[in-house]
Amino acid sequence: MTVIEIPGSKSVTARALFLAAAADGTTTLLRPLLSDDTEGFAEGLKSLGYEVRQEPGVWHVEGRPAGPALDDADVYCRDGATTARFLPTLAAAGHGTFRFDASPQMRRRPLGPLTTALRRLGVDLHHHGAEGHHPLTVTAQGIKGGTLTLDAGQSSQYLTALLMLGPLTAEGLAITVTDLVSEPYVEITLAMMRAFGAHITQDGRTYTVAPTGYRATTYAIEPDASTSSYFFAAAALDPGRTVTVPGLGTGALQGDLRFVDVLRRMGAEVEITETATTVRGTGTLRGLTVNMRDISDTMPTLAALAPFADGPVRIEDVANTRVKECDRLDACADNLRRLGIAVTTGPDWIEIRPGTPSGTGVEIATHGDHRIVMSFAVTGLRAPGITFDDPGCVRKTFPDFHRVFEAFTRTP
Ligand SMILES: O=C(O)C1=C[C@@H](OP(=O)(O)O)[C@@H](O)[C@H](O)C1
Ligand SMILES: C=C(OP(=O)(O)O)C(=O)O
Repeated sequence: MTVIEIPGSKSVTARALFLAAAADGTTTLLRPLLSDDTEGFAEGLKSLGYEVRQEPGVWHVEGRPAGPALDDADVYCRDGATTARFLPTLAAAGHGTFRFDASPQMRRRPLGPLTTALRRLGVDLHHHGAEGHHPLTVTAQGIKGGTLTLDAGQSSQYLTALLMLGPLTAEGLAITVTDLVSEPYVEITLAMMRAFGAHITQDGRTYTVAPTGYRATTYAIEPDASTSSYFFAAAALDPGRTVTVPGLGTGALQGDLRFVDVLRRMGAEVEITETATTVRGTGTLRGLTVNMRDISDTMPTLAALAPFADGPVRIEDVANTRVKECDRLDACADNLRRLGIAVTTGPDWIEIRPGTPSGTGVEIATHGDHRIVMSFAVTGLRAPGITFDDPGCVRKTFPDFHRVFEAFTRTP
């Protein structure tokens, strides 16, 4: 049995940083994720004048309920969509002029429904290039609150950002969503907001957030469930191999842990206790049709495992994976074809036929997408010779991935 210590959740770390910065008092974050996205988030907070003290395994954040300490600042969001969508929203609750920019990859990714909603709340927000994209300037003078209708069918992060803004408004915020993807990420948001003292009620598709502000706390970050998927998939591929991830149990916040249910349907043995999740490969890997709308960060993991199933694997309802770090449906299809696997795609689906991938001389086109690298590393277990054009892009969420994955594959 292999026990893998997985680094902290990117999504939980990003939310914890936002909530801690907005809270009254000093928050202590235990086991935050050290990666480009989360360090970029912390650096963004510092650019806005927040105090974040980073010690190994513990970060301390001095909360500022009134908003950024500076009234004029430039913030660079790197590749992180949580940073690029959450920080302008946090700044909007303060007072001042805040300029935001992001990497070329993140500039291409949309945030229009969020910035439109912020404008409706009275925020003076200006896009400098394409409408609905970075770079942008927020000129903020506090937010009264009110009611909003939001289309979060492209990204749940729009809703998460506005929900987290709610307690910082003068009169509260009611948000009605007309569409929503990645819904379990909203559950993470609600649970964490409550842990920082917020009051939210939900009536169908309407979320009502009271203007309570946030209370500082001590918050332990759970391991990243999406990162765990590569190790769980590797276990499912290998008869008799057992992988246990401690810290992800029945109380875990992250919906991506449901990836193990997909592996169970395919034939792996899965056990989730209060404190850990274990996957054991059985030698059976069945093809299936699966809707991954809720857990689409694990779509590339399944696509990369799919050739080894005994029948076609069809993944549906994942249109928004086309607006992630790259167009993940096209990237998965292209790379699987490079390995000699038959694949078809549609606007929101991909279907992968069983086959024997040949890795010799094949370079995977990563498009700078960490999940393409980590997913195809799983395929590489059975297709030796695979190389990556940009293996280092794993720094976004798991800088040490290659060392840890290699050590893992060398253990029996
Ligand atoms: O809120 C979050 O932390 C995230 C939400 C999801 O994005 P979408 O809602 O855009 O699908 C997920 O893919 C991303 O990695 C992290
Ligand atoms: C889509 C992802 O990241 P984000 O949207 O937070 O940049 C991801 O980590 O797979």
